[in-house]
Amino acid sequence: MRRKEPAVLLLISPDGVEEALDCAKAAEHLDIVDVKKPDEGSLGANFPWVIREIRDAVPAHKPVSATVGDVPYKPGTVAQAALGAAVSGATYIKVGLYGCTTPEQGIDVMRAVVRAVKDHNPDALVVASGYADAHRIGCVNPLAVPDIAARSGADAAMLDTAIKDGSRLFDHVPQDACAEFVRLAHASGRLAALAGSVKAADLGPLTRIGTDIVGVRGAVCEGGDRNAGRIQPHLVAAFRAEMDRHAREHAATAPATAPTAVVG
Ligand SMILES: O=C[C@H](O)COP(=O)(O)O
Repeated sequence: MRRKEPAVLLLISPDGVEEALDCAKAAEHLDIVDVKKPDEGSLGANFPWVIREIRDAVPAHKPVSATVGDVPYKPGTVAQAALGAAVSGATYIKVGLYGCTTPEQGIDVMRAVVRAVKDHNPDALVVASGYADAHRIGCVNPLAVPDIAARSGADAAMLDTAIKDGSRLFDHVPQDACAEFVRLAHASGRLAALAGSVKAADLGPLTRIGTDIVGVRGAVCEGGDRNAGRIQPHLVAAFRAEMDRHAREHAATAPATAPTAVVG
C-alpha cells in the first residue's frame, strides 16, 4: 500500500474503452478509473471484457474499479457478479444497494460480496454504495450505509445519486448529514466515498468533511453532460487542480487529524 497525497482520491467513471483511453491521457490527475455502464443505471455494470480492456488500457499503477450494478436483494446473484468484476481485473468492487430496503438486507448482500471478492483477491477493496436520493427509490437510508459496510466487512461506504436528473448529492443529503456519513465510516475504519453530480463548487465542503474519495462523471464531461458529453482530459486536470487547491487550503487551516486515505 502506498500513501497518496493529498488525501482525497479522485475517481472518474468512463462509460467504456474509448473514454477510458481519455482517462489514461489524464492518468496523472486521477486516482481510480471506475468502469460502469451508465445506460444500465447509476451504478450500471459493464461487461467483463470491457473491464479487462480498460484494465489493459490504463496505467498498471492506477486502480480500476467496477460497479456491479444497481443490485436487487439477491445475495447469491450479486456475489457472483462481484466475483466476475474482480476476476476481470477490478480491484475496487462497487455495489449499489438499490433493491435493499433494510440495513439487514444490505448486510446480507455485502457479506456475500465481501466473501466472494476477498476469496479471490484479499487485497481488493469492496465498496458498499447507497443512494443519496434513496427516498425517491425506496431503498435503504443513506446514513445506514456506513454501518452496513462495517458489519459486512466492506472497505468503504459510498453515496451516489440513483436518478441522474441534475439534482446533486447535497440536494438530498445536506452537508452536515454527509459529514455524519463520513464520521460514521471513519469510526469503523472504513473509507468514505461521495458522488452524485458533484461539481467543483462542492469540493470545498467535501474536503472539509474529510471525504476520502470523490466520484465524478458529469463534471468532467464536455458541457457537464454525463450522457451526451464525453470525458475530457483537460476537464479532469482542471477538476484535480481544484481538488488540490482545496486540499492545500484545508491542510493550512485544519489540525492534522484527518484519516489517511490509501490506495492499493
Ligand atoms: O461514481 C461516480 C459517478 O459516476 C458519478 O457520476 P456523476 O458525477 O455524473 O453523478
